[in-house]
Amino acid sequence: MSKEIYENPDLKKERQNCPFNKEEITHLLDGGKEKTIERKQLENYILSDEQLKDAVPMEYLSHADKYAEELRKACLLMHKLADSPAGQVPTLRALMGAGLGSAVLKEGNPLALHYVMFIPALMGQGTIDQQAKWLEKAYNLNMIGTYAQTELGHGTFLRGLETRATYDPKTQEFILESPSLTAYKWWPGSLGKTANYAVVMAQLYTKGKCEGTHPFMVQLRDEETHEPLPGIVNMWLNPVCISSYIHYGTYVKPTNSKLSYATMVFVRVVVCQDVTTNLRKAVTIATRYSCVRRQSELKPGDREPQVMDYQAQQNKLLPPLAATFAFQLAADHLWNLYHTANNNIEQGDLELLPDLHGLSCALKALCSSEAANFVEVCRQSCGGHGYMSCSNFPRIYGQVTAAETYEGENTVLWLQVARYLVKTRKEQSGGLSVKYLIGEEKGPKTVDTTLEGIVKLYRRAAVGLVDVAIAELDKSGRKGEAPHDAWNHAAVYLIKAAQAHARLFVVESFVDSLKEGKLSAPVRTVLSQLCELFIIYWLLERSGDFFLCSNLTKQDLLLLNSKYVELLAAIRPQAVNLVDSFDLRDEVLNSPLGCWDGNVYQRLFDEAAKSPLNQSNVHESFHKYLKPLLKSNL
Ligand SMILES: CCCCCCCC/C=C\CCCCCCCCCCCCCCCC(=O)SCCNC(=O)CCNC(=O)[C@H](O)C(C)(C)COP(=O)(O)OP(=O)(O)OC[C@H]1O[C@@H](n2cnc3c(N)ncnc32)[C@H](O)[C@@H]1OP(=O)(O)O
Ligand SMILES: Cc1cc2nc3c(=O)[nH]c(=O)nc-3n(C[C@H](O)[C@H](O)[C@H](O)COP(=O)(O)OP(=O)(O)OC[C@H]3O[C@@H](n4cnc5c(N)ncnc54)[C@H](O)[C@@H]3O)c2cc1C
Repeated sequence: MSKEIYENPDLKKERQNCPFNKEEITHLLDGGKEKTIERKQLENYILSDEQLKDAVPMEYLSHADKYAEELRKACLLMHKLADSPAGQVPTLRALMGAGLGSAVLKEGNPLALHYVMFIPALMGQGTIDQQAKWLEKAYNLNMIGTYAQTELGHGTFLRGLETRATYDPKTQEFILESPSLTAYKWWPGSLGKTANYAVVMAQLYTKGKCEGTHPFMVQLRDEETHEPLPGIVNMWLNPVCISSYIHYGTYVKPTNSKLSYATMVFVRVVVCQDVTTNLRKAVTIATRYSCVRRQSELKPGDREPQVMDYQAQQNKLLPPLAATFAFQLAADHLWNLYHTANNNIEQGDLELLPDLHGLSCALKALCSSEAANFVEVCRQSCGGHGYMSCSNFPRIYGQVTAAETYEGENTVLWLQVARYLVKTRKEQSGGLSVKYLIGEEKGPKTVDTTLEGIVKLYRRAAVGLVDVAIAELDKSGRKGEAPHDAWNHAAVYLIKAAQAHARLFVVESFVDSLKEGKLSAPVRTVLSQLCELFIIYWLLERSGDFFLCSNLTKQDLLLLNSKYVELLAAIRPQAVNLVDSFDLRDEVLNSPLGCWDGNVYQRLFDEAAKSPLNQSNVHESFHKYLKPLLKSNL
């Protein structure tokens, strides 16, 4: 007789009478029905492989054993790549970052940097000959690379990097050296034990002149023995300059020095999708758990309610649920801009580069910081069980907060956005993503709290805060302050303007996607409710920006707050159906709190039983330490 599949009765009830087609949302998020089929095929192909399962939970292994186990599985995954039903690149993309890959490589992918930065650096900055020499070797995993830019002393300020590459015209070689302790490359993923090559960012010196930071291909380890090459510690190596600018001993300036930053732009673009995937996991875990967990008393004498029925819990979980759609749609827009800009750059047209740089900085900083805050709220919403390692919240949070720092520390990126906005506003130039800076909202600043009216408020805040920042800069200028001091003294306003710009882009992406999307009426209804909830939520959170830049009144805020709580109640019945639409398998969620069947307590108990400490009633340390203490009559 077939085994009855357990489903928590509360979750079962949540799933009854779903008013919309969950698969329609799944296809929307995957990029179409075919992509969903491809993803599910790939998930089955990877997750059915017993060799990719952990014999013991990773948290109980030593550091070295964790590394070895992750490397074993990563290498096995690369072998499976070749035979993957979904094709190499879609499989590769699925295996990097927060999605399918993290279901197998829970502590991190030792080969991630090879694909996420090393290969893109060769593709984006190598000459044709260099690509011919290295790309095939890299694709075939005959070399494992990383991207070594950050040093012990510098990560943000690339012009301050100390690693030197001095060109010797006699030998036509570059000599790389780390002149000081702070020049040591620090942080690059895989650099410690895995990679045998690296793209090393170093200051190029030729004829006694420093020509700025450039990428160099450097072999780190012997390809057979994996031993570090002689002198690797002093970095006296025989590197090759990628995208060589040395022609017959003479330095030839690149067409655009900013192209050496291209790899960072690519990663910032993909990080937006990656943190959104992590946020979807956290929201799914917290939402399902909040519909299984019954606690306290809502109505005197009644049964303990599902904690999701508290408005306070809805206020915690429904904005992050809405954010997963907002960030996905914005990340999709950014990905399209990246491709357009990259195709143009390959034809020598760099016009979109400033827009791409501005927007990729803005979205990477916004999505990573908002996702980190929302993941922590999801963790807290699950009480003590959310604090457990097996809940997967600690790992998800660690991954998302890392994204606030790597690939450009968020504050630095906000200031890059502000630099771009001030320049664009002053020159009344700029293309794609700052069109509203040019065609700013004219006419009376009256407020209407319709969706269109709220979007107009976001535009006014985005333009208004740039103007406030510019006024600060001009005021400092009039006081005789040097530009760099004026810039530093306006940083608070500059960052607010940058963040308002990023929020507007996300809001417009969400609203425009609903207008353009071919959606069924029920799906359009629920996504429109999520869209309205999210843009009101953000407005209420940042009301100061809107007071500063529009005629928003206290009455307007009270009206918007009423609308907000009405939307919480309207969306609450569909919370589980919406997270089910993410179609995240239990293995990808990797959390007893978030499993599809809601069998939370049994799974928590089973996880606890796996602990080595629970393999015996009395641990040996009792006899070594505690018993002597108990007998010592202190
Ligand atoms: C088998 C088939 C294989 C196929 C290959 C497939 C490959 C893909 C596979 C999978 C993809 C899917 C991936 C899934 C998701 C994975 C994601 C998760 C994993 C991520 C792992 C990442 C690890 C982290 C790596 C790092 O951290 S690397 C180091 C990063 N470091 C930084 O970002 C440094 C940050 N600092 C800065 O950016 C600097 O401040 C600065 C801005 C560069 C320089 O400051 P400086 O003061 O010198 O400059 P400014 O004066 O401020 O500006 C000068 C002008 O330059 C312009 N500018 C600056 N930066 C850029 C840029 N990046 N692009 C363009 N323009 C730039 C600036 O605007 C100024 O211009 P101006 O006109 O105003 O003068
Ligand atoms: C998990 C992880 C993985 C990483 N992987 C890699 C990798 O593979 N390869 C690689 O090369 N690097 C890697 N990094 C390094 C990463 O790129 C740097 O940490 C990042 O660029 C920040 O630089 P920093 O550490 O020097 O911080 P700092 O720039 O020293 O930041 C310290 C503080 O100074 C502030 N600050 C700095 N400059 C300014 C400014 N101009 N104006 C205002 N405030 C400023 C910052 O906002 C921050 O608050 C990784 C980092 C992490 C956390």
